[in-house]
Amino acid sequence: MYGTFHLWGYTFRWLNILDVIIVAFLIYQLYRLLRGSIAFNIFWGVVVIYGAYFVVKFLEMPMLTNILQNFINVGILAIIIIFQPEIRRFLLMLGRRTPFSHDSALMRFLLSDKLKGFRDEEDTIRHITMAVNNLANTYTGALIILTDTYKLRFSTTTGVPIDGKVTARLLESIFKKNSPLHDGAVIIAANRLIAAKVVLPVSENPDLPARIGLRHRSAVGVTEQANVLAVIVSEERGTISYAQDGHLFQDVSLEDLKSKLYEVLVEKG
Ligand SMILES: Nc1ncnc2c1ncn2[C@@H]1O[C@H](COP(=O)(O)OP(=O)(O)OP(=O)(O)O)[C@@H](O)[C@H]1O
Repeated sequence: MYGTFHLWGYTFRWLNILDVIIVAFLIYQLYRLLRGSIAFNIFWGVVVIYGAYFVVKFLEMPMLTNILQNFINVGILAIIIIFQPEIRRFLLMLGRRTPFSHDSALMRFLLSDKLKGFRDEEDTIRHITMAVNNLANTYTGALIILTDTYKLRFSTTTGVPIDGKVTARLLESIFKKNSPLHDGAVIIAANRLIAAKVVLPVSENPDLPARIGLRHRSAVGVTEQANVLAVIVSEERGTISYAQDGHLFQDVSLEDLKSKLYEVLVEKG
């Protein structure tokens, strides 16, 4: 038959090979995503149950097959609930790799009229770096989230709407210790400071350094759930860090931060 080949007396279709490659790719992506998190142990638990199910089915042990089959049926629902943040990150990661994702070369080409002028982005970068430098020098804690969507879920449920031009003065006055808005995060989208005092989801990644507190953990947390950059100024140490894609980059220089902001706001703009 067309599209088939023979190996060790069996007939295979080329689509079977494709099937295996796609499944292997998805499992590898899942492994990369879960590596180092508590969910990784649960993932292994699920693999063991699936393995056991196929073994007892192969050995034709009806009762165990039945029990495991029922367990797996209910398990699918349990997995969706347990792995909800991971599934969200997984879909986000897959979405980013499609030709229509915002990061893709195709979309950058199609949106290339944006490259005509990045004056607003450059202004935003200048004001953010100026504010971050001053905040770090004065040991003033700050948390700034840069996103390209206004609909960041966390800003709509908590926080104080502002919708102002991003200026160093505004950022510094928000994070001043006696300001009523200094707690929580500021959200910047499309060169507008859209909200302050926003409460973010806190990361539960056990691999994060034990000494970091809630400011840094929530910066990582938001980047695990949304495609954003989180900039942190430590109140305790006066240092600058940023989080992206669930990873924390600590104690970066102002120059590093500036390049990262260019990468996120201009190059990927
Ligand atoms: N879920 C959250 N979302 C946004 N901001 C938060 C959240 N939890 C805490 N924060 C902010 O972090 C501050 C507390 O920071 P904490 O000292 O625990 O963290 P840290 O990472 O050690 O930071 P620092 O180095 O500045 O001390 C709070 O006052 C608040 O402004």
